[in-house]
Amino acid sequence: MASDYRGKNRFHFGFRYAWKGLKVAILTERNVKIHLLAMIMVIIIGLITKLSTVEWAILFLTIGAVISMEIMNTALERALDYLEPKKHTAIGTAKDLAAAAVLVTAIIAIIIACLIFLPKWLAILA
Ligand SMILES: Nc1ncnc2c1ncn2[C@@H]1O[C@H](COP(=O)(O)OP(=O)(O)OP(=O)(O)O)[C@@H](O)[C@H]1O
Repeated sequence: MASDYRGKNRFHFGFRYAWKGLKVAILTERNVKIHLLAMIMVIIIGLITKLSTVEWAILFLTIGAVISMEIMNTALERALDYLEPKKHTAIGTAKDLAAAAVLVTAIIAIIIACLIFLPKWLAILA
């Protein structure tokens, strides 16, 4: 019913659809599962390493960026598969570009993790 998505209910429905999307991403996308597992591992390592508030904030921003980018990539892939089920160069390039965005974010996340964790671990070892 179109009128459900109006006025006061708009926020409620927007959140419900977003939650539905999150469930689909977690249940059906292998890469999202891998990123969530990595997030749990990083949080455990962060707790052991005893990070500062700012370091936690940077880490969560980074994790959020990687997972969000992966979900956007999935959304694009699904839409493109629906719009053009056959092989097409433009579709391939669009998917490669979306995958590149995920890769760039993941590389930056690894660099940030190294910048946060390595000095602390080296200090423990020294
Ligand atoms: N319709 C298409 N036309 C041309 N090339 C495509 C098409 N679909 C996929 N490809 C190529 O295959 C690659 C993989 O696409 P696919 O949709 O299978 O994603 P994937 O790597 O399996 O993603 P994920 O593992 O995240 O689901 C794309 O990056 C693109 O290069």
